[in-house]
Amino acid sequence: MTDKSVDTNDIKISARNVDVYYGDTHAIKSVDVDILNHTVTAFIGPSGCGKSTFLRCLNRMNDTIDIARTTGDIHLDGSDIYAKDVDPVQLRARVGMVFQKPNPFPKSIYDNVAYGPRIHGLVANKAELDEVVEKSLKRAAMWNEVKDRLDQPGTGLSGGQQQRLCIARAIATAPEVLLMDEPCSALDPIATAQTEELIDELRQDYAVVIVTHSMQQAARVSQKTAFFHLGTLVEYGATSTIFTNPEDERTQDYITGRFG
Ligand SMILES: Nc1ncnc2c1ncn2[C@@H]1O[C@H](COP(=O)(O)OP(=O)(O)OP(=O)(O)O)[C@@H](O)[C@H]1O
Repeated sequence: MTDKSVDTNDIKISARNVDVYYGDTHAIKSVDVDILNHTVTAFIGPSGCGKSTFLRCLNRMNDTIDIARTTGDIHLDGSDIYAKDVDPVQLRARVGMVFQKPNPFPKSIYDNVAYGPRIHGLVANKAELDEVVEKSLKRAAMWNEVKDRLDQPGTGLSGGQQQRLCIARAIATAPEVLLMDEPCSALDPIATAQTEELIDELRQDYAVVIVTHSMQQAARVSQKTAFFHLGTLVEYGATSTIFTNPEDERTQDYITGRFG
């Protein structure tokens, strides 16, 4: 017998019946989705459809927006991330985030990467911290570029290097999931290609979720795609299916450029 159902051991994050409101604006409407481990999941859809809002639910970044209210269930490895005893700061170490605009701290390259392990008490001494910094920069494919100038400001790097530094900073807390909100939109084509290559490598270790406006990028980097429209999740499935044989007319219209 062929069982084509999802292997539930591979579900990293499971969201059910998720709604998000900003005051009276109903931004996310009853979304159900499973985010798989070792998979890049792309969130696509027209501007304002709720991609970033839903992404921010997955590590409770919406908690930082006063008027935002989230309802429904989101489980990480089977545990409710909105439970009363969950510390959102600890959660964000497990579910890291990389933003649209590279945002290194005004600190040295070393201190940018060391920041998370230091505040979360993940290392016992300087030697261990050095090791984490080196490993994270290697994982973000930029160790060779910066190993001789770790004490220089992160803000002095090129845009593409800054974004990889931000990825290294997110990786340094040993996350399980990486959320990326249009991580290449401020990058030139070469830095974009390097970042996409890195995203593909990162899925060996993490579940990666990427919001992108570029359908070409979604097709290149993701294995799963979720198409959002007006706050609803219209269609979710294998990227190849969504782009070649979608079920819903709205998905078809979007991927063929009829709106958005
Ligand atoms: N901080 C906020 N306060 C109030 N409303 C917000 C806020 N952030 C988003 N919204 C609203 O929620 C809806 C979804 O926005 P969101 O940014 O999640 O969409 P998006 O699909 O990521 O858009 P884009 O592709 O343009 O970035 C929109 O109507 C937007 O105006």
